[in-house]
Amino acid sequence: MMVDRPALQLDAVGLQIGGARILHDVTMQVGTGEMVGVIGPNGAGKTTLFNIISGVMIPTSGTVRLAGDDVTGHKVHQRARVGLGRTFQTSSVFAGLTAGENVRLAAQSKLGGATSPWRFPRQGDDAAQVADRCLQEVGLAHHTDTAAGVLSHGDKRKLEIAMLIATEPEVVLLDEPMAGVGSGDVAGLVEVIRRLHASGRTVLMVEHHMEVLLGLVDRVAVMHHGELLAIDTPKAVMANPQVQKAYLGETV
Ligand SMILES: Nc1ncnc2c1ncn2[C@@H]1O[C@H](COP(=O)(O)OP(=O)(O)OP(=O)(O)O)[C@@H](O)[C@H]1O
Repeated sequence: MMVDRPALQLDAVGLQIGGARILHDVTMQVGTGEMVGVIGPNGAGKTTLFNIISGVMIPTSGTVRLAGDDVTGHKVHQRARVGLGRTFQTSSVFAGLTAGENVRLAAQSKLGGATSPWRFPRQGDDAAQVADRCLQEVGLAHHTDTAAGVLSHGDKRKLEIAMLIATEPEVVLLDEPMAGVGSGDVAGLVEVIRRLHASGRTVLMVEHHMEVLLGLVDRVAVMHHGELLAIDTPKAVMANPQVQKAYLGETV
């Protein structure tokens, strides 16, 4: 399927490490403002795909484009500058700093200010204003002065999203946002991700929590043995016999 104004475009992307073919011939487009979920059995290549899109790894073949520009060989910070943001599977917040301080640091990195935790901007500075707005957006304004380390897993994930928003990305990669989140926190986090998308950002999300993913995304990309098996609406993907076969023995 051709996508109008792709925010992200992969053409025949491959990764070969030694004799191992980790990714093979992955071609896909994600439209501007679209939300696409990435699923696949363990070891299918989902994390590798995210690493290649974000610049943590460089593919051995094919091209990666952001808003039409070839960024295949670009480093992580170069992609961040052109509007790519990513959360990681493992929590990346500074536990000893408050939620507000964590987001201010992220905002400062975008504004080009000092990133030393000893040199926080005062209230009223640009980074502090951005932090207030981002915490508000994820519903954590009441935790601005709470140490990040004592937040629930769900709130930590929201904080990571606030830190991401502070860098003003156009394209957002969410790596298993529901991982480790208690059932009571799922609905709130889903709402935050829904808003992230509703505000016009392009979102690509790896998520094992299938019910959550299928309820959120416009399309689903299915990885299997390093290849893109299918990319289509949730309904079409779940009805796809090849996808069902790939998941045989696993609960879809
Ligand atoms: N640097 C590497 N060197 C060799 N093999 C690798 C490397 N990175 C990943 N692999 C292999 O590539 C395959 C894909 O791994 P990847 O982590 O991308 O899968 P995944 O779909 O994210 O799995 P999971 O759902 O378990 O996180 C796996 O078989 C993995 O062992």
